[in-house]
Amino acid sequence: MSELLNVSGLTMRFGGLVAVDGVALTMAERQIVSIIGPNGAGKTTVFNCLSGFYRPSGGTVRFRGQAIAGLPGHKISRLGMVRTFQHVRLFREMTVLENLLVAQHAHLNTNFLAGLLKTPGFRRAEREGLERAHYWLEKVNLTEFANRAAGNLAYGQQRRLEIARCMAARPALLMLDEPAAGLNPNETQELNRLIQDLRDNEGVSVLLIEHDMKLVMDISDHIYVVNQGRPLADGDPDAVRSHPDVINAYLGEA
Ligand SMILES: Nc1ncnc2c1ncn2[C@@H]1O[C@H](COP(=O)(O)OP(=O)(O)OP(=O)(O)O)[C@@H](O)[C@H]1O
Repeated sequence: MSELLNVSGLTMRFGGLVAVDGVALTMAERQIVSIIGPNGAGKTTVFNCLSGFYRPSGGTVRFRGQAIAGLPGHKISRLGMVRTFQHVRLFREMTVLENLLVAQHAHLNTNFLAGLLKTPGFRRAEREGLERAHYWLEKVNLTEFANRAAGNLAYGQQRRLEIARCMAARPALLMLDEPAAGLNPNETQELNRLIQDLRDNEGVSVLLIEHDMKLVMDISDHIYVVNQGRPLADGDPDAVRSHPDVINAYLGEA
C-alpha cells in the first residue's frame, strides 16, 4: 500500500503548554485511521496542525511525499486534504446545493476570464461541478433537501452535508473531527456505513477523531492513542482495546 500521510515528531506549544508532544502517525491510501484519547489529549490540535490551521512548533508532515507543515490551510486542502470541524460550519443561508457548489470552487480548473466569457471549458467545469454535487447529495440522502437553506436542516443532516461538501472537493484524505457527536444511534450507524463506503468505493482515506468507541472499533484499520499530548499506543482495534496503558488512561479519566 502506498503511503499517503507521514507525520513525525509533531509538536505544538501554546506558551508554556505543550498541547502536542512528539506525535507520529502514518496512513496509507484507502485506510480508516482513528486518533483517540481522553478529553484535552491534543487530538484537535493535531488536526489543526495537519490541516494548516496552526503552524506546528516542530515536526514534519508529509502528504504524498510533499512536506506540508506550515503551509496555509487553503493550499493543504488544494493538495487533497480536507477536514470537518467539531462544530458544524456550513453556509447556513445558502441552499444545500449551493454549499456543495461553493466547496468545489477553489478546485475548479477555471479562471475569471473563462467565467466572464463562458468558454466551453468553463461550461464543462460548471456542468461537472453540478453533477458531482448531485452525486454527493444522493450519497448522503439529502437530494430532497437540495433547495433548502442549510441552516434549516436537522442537526444530523447538517453533519452529513459537511461530509458531502468535503467530498465534493475530491480529497484523497478526509479528516473528520468527532463526526458522531450529537448523532442518534441510527444516524451513527448510517455514518459508520458512509465512512466505510468512502474508503471501499470512493478510494479516499479517512482520519478520524472520535469518542464513540463502538464506531472507532468497528471501522478503523489502525488506531493511534494520545494522552496529554504524547503518543501512548497504536495498533489495530483489538491490540488497542486490550493495551494496559490505554485501559489505564481511560479508567484514569473516569
Ligand atoms: N489555541 C489554543 N491556545 C491555548 N491552548 C490551547 C489551544 N488549543 C488547544 N489548547 C490546549 O491544548 C490542549 C489540547 O486540546 P485539544 O482541543 O487538542 O484536545 P482534544 O484531545 O481535542 O480534546 P477533546 O476530546 O475534549 O476535544 C488542551 O489543554 C487545550 O486547552
